[in-house]
Amino acid sequence: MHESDPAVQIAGLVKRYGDKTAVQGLDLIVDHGTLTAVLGPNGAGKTSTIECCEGYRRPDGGTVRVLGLDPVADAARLRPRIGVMLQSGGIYQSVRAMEMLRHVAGLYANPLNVDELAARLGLDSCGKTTFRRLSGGQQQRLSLALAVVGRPELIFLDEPTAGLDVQARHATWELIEQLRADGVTIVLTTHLLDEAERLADKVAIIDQGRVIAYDSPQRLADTSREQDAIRFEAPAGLDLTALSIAVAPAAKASEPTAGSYHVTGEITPDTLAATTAWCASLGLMPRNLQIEQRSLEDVFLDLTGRELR
Ligand SMILES: Nc1ncnc2c1ncn2[C@@H]1O[C@H](COP(=O)(O)OP(=O)(O)OP(=O)(O)O)[C@@H](O)[C@H]1O
Repeated sequence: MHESDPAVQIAGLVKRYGDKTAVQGLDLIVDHGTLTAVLGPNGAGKTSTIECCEGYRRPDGGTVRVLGLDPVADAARLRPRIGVMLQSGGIYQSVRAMEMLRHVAGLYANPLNVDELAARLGLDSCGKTTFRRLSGGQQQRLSLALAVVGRPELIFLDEPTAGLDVQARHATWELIEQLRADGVTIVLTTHLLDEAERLADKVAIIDQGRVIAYDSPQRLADTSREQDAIRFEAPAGLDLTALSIAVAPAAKASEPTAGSYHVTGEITPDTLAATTAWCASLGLMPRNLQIEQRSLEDVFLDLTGRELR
């Protein structure tokens, strides 16, 4: 493969289970060294797509190339170069945690330091415990450690922090950020908007087996900027003329209910300054002034008509 080829290239992917079409013509390109969060409601086709990339499922249509290779036909060449964290399973239940981590590290030429990695993920205290007896959160952190210990070029993580407590979630995010800073390409699925917002260079929103939006979290949120608002309270019946002129044409001012003022539209620092300057010109202190910005969550709701979970 050429360095300029994308790390992951999915074109027209179709995956069916009986008469159920889980993925229907999905396209996605992931560049080297980036972190892509695949976000979507339950059953959107995220896991099916990732499993086709990992070579665990054979596509029913379309093409998937990972590091320039076919994940099914070239599995033997691809496996040593990628790290995979599955949602469940794939781990021997009766092997002790640290033994497993050391064993897997030993399969790679240049693994991460096992003790450091275990300490970082809070696994050092459960080294002698078998996988079966680890708590759900510990099993998950061990799965993550196994996925990254070989220093893969590309890592697939299926809901890496689902069900983790706040502390473990932050430790996981820091590890993922470190890998990303080291130049590793990462594709993760998540239901968590804050996870996508914090970690991702690009967010792919998947719904009903297709990618319906793919951009940086910031740019996705910006696409619906016109619905931002400044809200505040002041004495009822003020003359809005000066404020309307100051915020036009990108925004407009209104008093939808007596004493409650809204400036809606594209809210920029200038719009905010014009609003407070108008208050100052009337000698007023606005009460409960709030800026409401569209979040990734609003964008998601707009696009899919659904909550994430
Ligand atoms: N092995 C299977 N057999 C039959 N149907 C399946 C199988 N795996 C997935 N499906 C169905 O395919 C659809 C997509 O599932 P998939 O797990 O890819 O979605 P997802 O976006 O990862 O969902 P979740 O967020 O719930 O994990 C769902 O309707 C699911 O029920």
